[in-house]
Amino acid sequence: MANRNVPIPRRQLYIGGEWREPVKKNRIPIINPATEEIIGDIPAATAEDVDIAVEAARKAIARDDWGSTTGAQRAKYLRAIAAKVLEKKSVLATLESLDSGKTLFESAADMDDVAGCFEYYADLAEALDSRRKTPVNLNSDSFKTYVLREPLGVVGLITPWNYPLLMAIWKVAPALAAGCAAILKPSELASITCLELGEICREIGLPSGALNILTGLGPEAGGPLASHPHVDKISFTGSGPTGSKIMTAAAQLVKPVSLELGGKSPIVVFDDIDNLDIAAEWTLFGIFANTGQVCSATSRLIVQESIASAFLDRLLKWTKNIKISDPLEEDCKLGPVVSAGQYEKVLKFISNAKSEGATILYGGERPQHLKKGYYVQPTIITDVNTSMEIWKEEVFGPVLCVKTFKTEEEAIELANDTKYGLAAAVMSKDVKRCERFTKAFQTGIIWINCSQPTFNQLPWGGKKRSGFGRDLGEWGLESFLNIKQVTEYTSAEPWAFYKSPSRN
Ligand SMILES: NC(=O)C1=CN([C@@H]2O[C@H](COP(=O)(O)OP(=O)(O)OC[C@H]3O[C@@H](n4cnc5c(N)ncnc54)[C@H](O)[C@@H]3O)[C@@H](O)[C@H]2O)C=CC1
Ligand SMILES: NCCCC(=O)O
Ligand code: NA
Repeated sequence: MANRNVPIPRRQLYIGGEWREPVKKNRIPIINPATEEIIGDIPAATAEDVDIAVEAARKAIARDDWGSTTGAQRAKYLRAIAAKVLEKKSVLATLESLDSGKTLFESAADMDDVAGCFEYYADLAEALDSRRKTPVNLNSDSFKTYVLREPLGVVGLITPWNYPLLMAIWKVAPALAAGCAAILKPSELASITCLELGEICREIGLPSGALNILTGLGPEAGGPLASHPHVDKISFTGSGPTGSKIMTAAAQLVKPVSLELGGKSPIVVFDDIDNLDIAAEWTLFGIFANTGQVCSATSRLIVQESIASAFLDRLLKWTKNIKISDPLEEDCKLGPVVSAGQYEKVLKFISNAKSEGATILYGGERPQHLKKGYYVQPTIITDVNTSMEIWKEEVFGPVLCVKTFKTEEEAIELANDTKYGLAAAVMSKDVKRCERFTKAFQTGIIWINCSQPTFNQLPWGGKKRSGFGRDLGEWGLESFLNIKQVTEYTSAEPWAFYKSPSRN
């Protein structure tokens, strides 16, 4: 067991390079979902603090030490942050697990990914210097033109609790690489590691105001950020209803938004797979990793009828083998869900599925050996039809629903039978069939013979009700840049559109 006595730092808001008490001095308790205990508290920002942070960010952009930096200079800051994250990895990972219930193994992997993401965008920041100014050849003697890539300005980053630091960094790293000044508003359910990022920025000497971190409640801290007239963009990851509110607020000011809003992603398993165990493990990973609290979780298994019984049998054997325990315990592979609210919500989805006539093939309850904490057994639900809530709605917990199919056409129809469009997976050894599914899936992310592997280089985002815009890759950087065209008249001749008064 890792050291659960890691002290929880008592931080303030991180604004303008300093720790600053919220104007209204309110704080929000931190709850460890594995024990249900209060283990500390975080500051609760309100509109007054948002104003101060926006002002600090605007000043950073106006100052040469941030606003006039080259990409190469910003890359040095990003690499210094990455190095500090790795230096503090063990403590950060433990804090992440204590706060969110994430298994220590996954928290540690997240910290590696956080550092890797900063490193990746450091490379892109350096490369931006040579792309900052791109000449455009018009084949004209009269005009010289070029395109500038500039930082978009002050950006608001509103992020969720499922990967508390990693989801923040998917936005913070490209925003800083682009040269924006950012205000990060993490989820009130898990903010500890995002506040520790403030300490890291202070330690490495990131110019003040380049990154500001405001913890607090959604409507009180995130709301004023989304509607602030001096915030140039909002990048959001979280639930559909909140995304919709943010877009509505931003629309009043024609403020650009990017929204990453989760899904109900399918995994389609064909009977030509060579190895049931390999497919079973990917199916498990697709829904039970991070206790199913993953926006791209493949929560609908669509399996070919001819192997359904054998495949479910194998899936059950793998599922029974998952160690469910305190997330800090060695080999824990399934921790609690993040909060009491999420626990109630997941159990309600399961009981609704039962009342609608579905069968709980496995799980569906609290594990008997865990008396405290927000634990839900890994759950597999069969006898599902397409009008049921469990087929249609995002659970955001360890709950897999299963349907069978006979033909490829039927599988495609079932896979796309959702309002969401984030991710989809297909398992088959038929290359042509996988190509057909790649084309047919109405999503932004396709996995072939796997589910969930995620890489910094690749765009992340969806279509339909899963939102729009892309995190990660070069697309993540572009989303924080303003594209400015510059057109210069280089001819010595008059323009001669109007009649010249000197010729009268
Ligand atoms: N797609 C994803 O990655 C995620 C999906 N979810 C889904 O959403 C459900 C609800 O979870 P929540 O934590 O309540 O998600 P949420 O979408 O309300 O929270 C995400 C972020 O938005 C902020 N926020 C909330 N209301 C806001 C407002 N009016 N204006 C500006 N910012 C606001 C929150 O403080 C948090 O930082 C979950 O049960 C799950 O189904 C939750 C987290 C992540
Ligand atoms: N593997 C990262 C998933 C990110 C997300 O839930 O948005
Ligand atoms: Na928490």
